[in-house]
Parts: sequence; structure tokens; C-alpha cells
Amino acid sequence: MPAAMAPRIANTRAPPDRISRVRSESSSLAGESDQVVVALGTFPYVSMRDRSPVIVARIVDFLSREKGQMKKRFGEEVVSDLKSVAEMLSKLRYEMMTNKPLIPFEVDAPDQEMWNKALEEEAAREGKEPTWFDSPWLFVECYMYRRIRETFDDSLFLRQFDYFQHQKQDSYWNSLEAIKGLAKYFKTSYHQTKQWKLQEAKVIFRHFIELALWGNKCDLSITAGQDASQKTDLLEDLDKSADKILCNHFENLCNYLTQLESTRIDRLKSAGLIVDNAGFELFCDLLLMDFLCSSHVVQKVHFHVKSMPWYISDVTTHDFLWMVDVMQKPECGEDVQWMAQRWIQYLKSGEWTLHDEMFWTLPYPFSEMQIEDPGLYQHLAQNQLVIAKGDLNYRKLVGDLEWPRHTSFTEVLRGFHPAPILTLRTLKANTVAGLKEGLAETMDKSGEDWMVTGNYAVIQFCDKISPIGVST
Ligand SMILES: O=P(O)(O)OC[C@@]1(O)O[C@H](CO)[C@@H](O)[C@@H]1O
Ligand SMILES: [Mn+2]
Repeated sequence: MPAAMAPRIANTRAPPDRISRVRSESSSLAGESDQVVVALGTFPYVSMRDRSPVIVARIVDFLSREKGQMKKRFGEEVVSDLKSVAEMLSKLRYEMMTNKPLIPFEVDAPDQEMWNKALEEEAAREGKEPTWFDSPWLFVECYMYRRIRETFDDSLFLRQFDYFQHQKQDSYWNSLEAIKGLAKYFKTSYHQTKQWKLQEAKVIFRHFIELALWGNKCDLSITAGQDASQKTDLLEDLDKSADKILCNHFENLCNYLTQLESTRIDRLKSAGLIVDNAGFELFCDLLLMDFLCSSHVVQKVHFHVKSMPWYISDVTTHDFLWMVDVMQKPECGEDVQWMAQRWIQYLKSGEWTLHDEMFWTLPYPFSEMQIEDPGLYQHLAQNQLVIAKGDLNYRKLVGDLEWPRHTSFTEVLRGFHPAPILTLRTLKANTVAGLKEGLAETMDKSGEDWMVTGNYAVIQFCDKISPIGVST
């Protein structure tokens, strides 16, 4: 694409024409000369201004509330850790709110070098030091979550501590009734059908795809950590939500998978799932992957999770195993327990494996995976299907660029084709591609904030690659 037509990247800058005021604020955080930016602006700007400091402040509040529990768990010595973490978090919040430069990582960690390299590259690209409110949104957000982690990396007792865990676990328990309903649906249809074949069970397959899709509505970072559980019976709502799927490649996906079902290859067929959120969404994702395994479309699933707390609700290995474990509890009911037995078996037999590569918590778009982590790219390329769940993964798929919204999904991937790619994403950020010409403009006229509320979604599929993983 010629430079003049290159799409812009979503940036945290406040657009000058819309700044209502920039004023010095005499808060306990900001000193005399520090400017706290108060402006109206783009979604990335507003999100950074309003949501991000709240996320950091909530961790500080949580730690202070939990002090007693922490002392019981780790002993009296944890108090000095808590104090220094809280101080560093407050400093981080201050840097953010006063638009300071993004400083390098100081604490030794496996990804420290990669992150500092990314900061240098960002500075070189822009020709200046990146700052909180004048940088690519994707970069700054990832940086924030990594900096939060760094405040714990340096501690004695809290290095492994997951400060978002309680919220993720609450989101499972608060969605339990909906989860029970879906487990019952899976079990009943499984028993009725005896053996699932994709074409014959297409309606059921569509349900599991759409459940995994709409399950993505319930993430916590969009609400800065407030309850985002699933209360209603999603299954009942699926048909009503059909017209909210603005681009739907379900039929293409089905055609490809039906062909895959009957293709013989000389190794086990597998799918990779780039997982997003814990709780209800993860439960729906596992139903979908169980369907694909039960119908013998694939024999293996590689789950790619985060290696650290990320965007509040993102799944870590611990969250995954925790959920499958608690699902065995009597209060979850017999259908959920039945699902748990299946999933434990998949994990034990190695049909399901968990991977937490560093790449997922670096700020790179997926088009750069081949350069930044060729091993991971090769690993994904072993699959016959790669599924990227959720909004953040979508932003990384499309580079967080403001594409003309009818640009084809294949084009916006910019060469990221390790295997056929499916994305299931509800729209929570101002970027989308693959819409029918004119649709985005019609939606704009509706007056609804349709790109950022999670009320609309896309199911997009690109099968540029043949079933045996060779480019066609
Ligand atoms: O990837 P997810 O869980 O679907 O969404 C992550 C998200 O809530 O985080 C960002 C705001 O912080 C937005 O891009 C997006 O809405
Ligand atoms: Mn998420």
C-alpha cells in the first residue's frame, strides 16, 4: 500500500481540536509543574485517561484491603513488600497521569531485554521518546500491564501473586447459572447425537461458535474491573443476536472444517487457540474445543495463555487449571462436573496442552511474530486451524490500525498466515475490517457507539493455507 494510503495506528494522543482544557492539577500526585491532561478525545485517549489509572488504583486498594489475609498467608515480612509495591504503583499512576516518558524496565526478568528493545524501537520509529499520551495505544496499554507486573517482580513474597485472580474467579462464580445451562446443553446434545459429524451437527456447531463469540462480551478490562459476568441464558439470545454479527464467515469455516474432517494427514490434526478471558468466556471456549475434538475435526488442541496477569481477565495457566478443578465441586452441579471430567481427561492424555509463551505479553502485532518469535510462528503453523479470541487479539491481528472498514480480513493480516485463522471477537475498540461496503457508514449513522460497546461482533476466517499447513 502506498505510504499516503497507509492506515493510521490507534494513538493515545488527545486530538488538538477536541482538547477542552489542559490544566495543572494540584493533586497529591501531581506537582506544581506537572500537567494533568483533561480533554475530550478519541476512544484510545479516553480509555487511557479514564480506565487505566482506575485499574492501577484498584490494585492498590485491593492490596491494602487484603493486608491481613496476606500476613496470614506469607507472614509479617510481607508488609514491606506490600508497602513498596503500593508505592511503585502510585508512582506508575503518577507517571501515567502526568504524561511522562515510558521508561525502560529495570527488574531482571526473562522478557526484560525484549521489552527494552521494543521501547527503543518505538522511540526510533517516532523519532522521540514515547510518552503515555502520545504513543500507539496498543503499545502503551501492554506497557502498563507489564509495568504493573514489574512492581511485583521486585518483591520477595509476591513475585507469583496474581492481583487480578479474585476478579477472574468471581466472574466464574457469578456466571455459574449460565455455565450450568450450557453444560447441560452440551451433555444432552452429545448423548442425543451419539457421534457428532460436522455437517449433521452444524446447528450445534454454530451454537458453540456463537457462544464462544458472545462469551467475549464479558471481559473485565472494559469495565476497569467491575463485575462482567454472564447472568442470562446466552443460548436463548443467540438467534436474537444474529444480526449483530456484522461479518460472518461461519459457512466458509464449516466448508473448510468439513474438508479437514475427511482429509488424512500423517500426524494428528490440531488446533491452536489463542485464549482471551477467564470465567464464562473460557468455559464457552472449552465447549467449542471439546466439540471440535468430539466430532474428530481435530485430535489435539494447543491452548495459548498468558504468562502473567494481563488485561485483568486474561487467562493464565493457573486460571485454566483452577476452573477445570473447581468445576468438580458439587455446587457446580452434575452437568458441569461431567464436563470437568472430560476436560481433565483431555489434559491428562495430552490431547489438550497449555502454553504460555512470552510473545503474548509483548506489544507486537501478530504480523511481527515471524521476526520476533519465529519458534512460536512455526509452532502455530503445525495446526490446521488457529483461533484468535477477543478484542485484544483482534487488535494485534490487524495491527491496531484504522483500516478502511471494508478492507478484506485477509489483507489486514499483513502476511500473518501460520495456518487458517479464525477470529471470534466482539467489538470493543475502534478498528475493524472485512465489513460489506457501506455497512460501517450505515452503522455510524445509527448514533450508537457500535465499535466499542461489545454489542456487535465478527466471525472472520481466512484459509489462505491448505489443511496440511502448506501455503496455497
Ligand atoms: O481482549 P478483550 O478481553 O476482548 O478486550 C480487551 C479490552 O477490554 O481491553 C482494551 C481496553 O483496555 C480494549 O481493546 C478491549 O475492549
Ligand atoms: Mn482479555
